[in-house]
Amino acid sequence: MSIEDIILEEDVGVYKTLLESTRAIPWKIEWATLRFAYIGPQIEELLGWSSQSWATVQDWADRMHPEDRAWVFDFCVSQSQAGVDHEADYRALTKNGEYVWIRDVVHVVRNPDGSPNALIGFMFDISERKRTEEKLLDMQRELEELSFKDGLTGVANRRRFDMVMEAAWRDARQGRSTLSLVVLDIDFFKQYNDHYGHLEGDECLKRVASALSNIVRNPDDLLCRFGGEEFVLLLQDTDEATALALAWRCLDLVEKAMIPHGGLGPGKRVTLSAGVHTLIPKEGDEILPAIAVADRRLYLAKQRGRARVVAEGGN
Ligand SMILES: Nc1nc2c(ncn2[C@@H]2O[C@H](COP(=O)(O)OP(=O)(O)OP(=O)(O)O)[C@@H](O)[C@H]2O)c(=O)[nH]1
Repeated sequence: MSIEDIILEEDVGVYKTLLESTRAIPWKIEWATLRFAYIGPQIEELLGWSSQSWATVQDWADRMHPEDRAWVFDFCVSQSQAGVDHEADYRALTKNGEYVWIRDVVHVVRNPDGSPNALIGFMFDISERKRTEEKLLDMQRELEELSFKDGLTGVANRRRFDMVMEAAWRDARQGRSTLSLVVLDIDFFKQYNDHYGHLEGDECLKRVASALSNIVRNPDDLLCRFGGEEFVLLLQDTDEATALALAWRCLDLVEKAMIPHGGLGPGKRVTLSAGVHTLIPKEGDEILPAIAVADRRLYLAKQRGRARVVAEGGN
């Protein structure tokens, strides 16, 4: 017994009722004329256009978001010509001018010679799914951003520094351009914590980071919290004289923030010390030793009395 024997003439009405009571919207297009032979009446509830108003594939294309129209149309036509079942997600225009995300699932009915005879399919309203997907993407972007930020101060963290530094290092080596590193460290921060407590210490770190944020000149500059009470300023395409001036400006910005340091006595303020290293990376040079050079200069600045900058030659 074949399927045709089972589906009796009177069952057609039953199938029609079933098709028209699903949330998915059934449709059929004759390939020879590119006209709709049928579209479920549910389309009116979803988009506002009556089923009678869907005459040709042009109506379908016209009621698509302009950004989706060309690729969806070309994709569906080429897949149909090749006799391949396919699906496409696009924004369909509603009668009141809004857009609804649709997933159109298309089956190609073929002639015995393989050429397309008709297209039949279902349109699904996937707006809710798209909204969820967009929310997830937003959350993913937010998480990614957070993973590159220092949780306390909001400036870039070590992870971000490592990533940007590697790219900057490569660019500087290839382009033979100068790269400067400024390592900055809060003076007598242990006394600060001892005097005010760790929580106030955290507040101080935030204020220092906020003052330092004003130093960034362009997207190629990166200020990061390197760890503890140490910050690093990465300056691409920047010579030593400029880096030295910027390092002094960092110290100045923090002094101007006037953060009291009671641990050092009345009227004392939080200060920074800095070490600067400028170089053009050569083949075989490595990043960590370059940071260590800046670190050694920072140590010299501390030894010489703090609240100062040391660059090459000990100046
Ligand atoms: N509140 C707070 N303190 C921190 C944090 N990270 C590191 N520290 C403190 O920073 C202090 C650093 O102390 P030291 O390395 O001795 O340096 P210092 O007291 O600043 O002295 P100099 O650098 O020589 O001027 C330590 O007491 C750490 O506990 C943090 O996230 N929050």
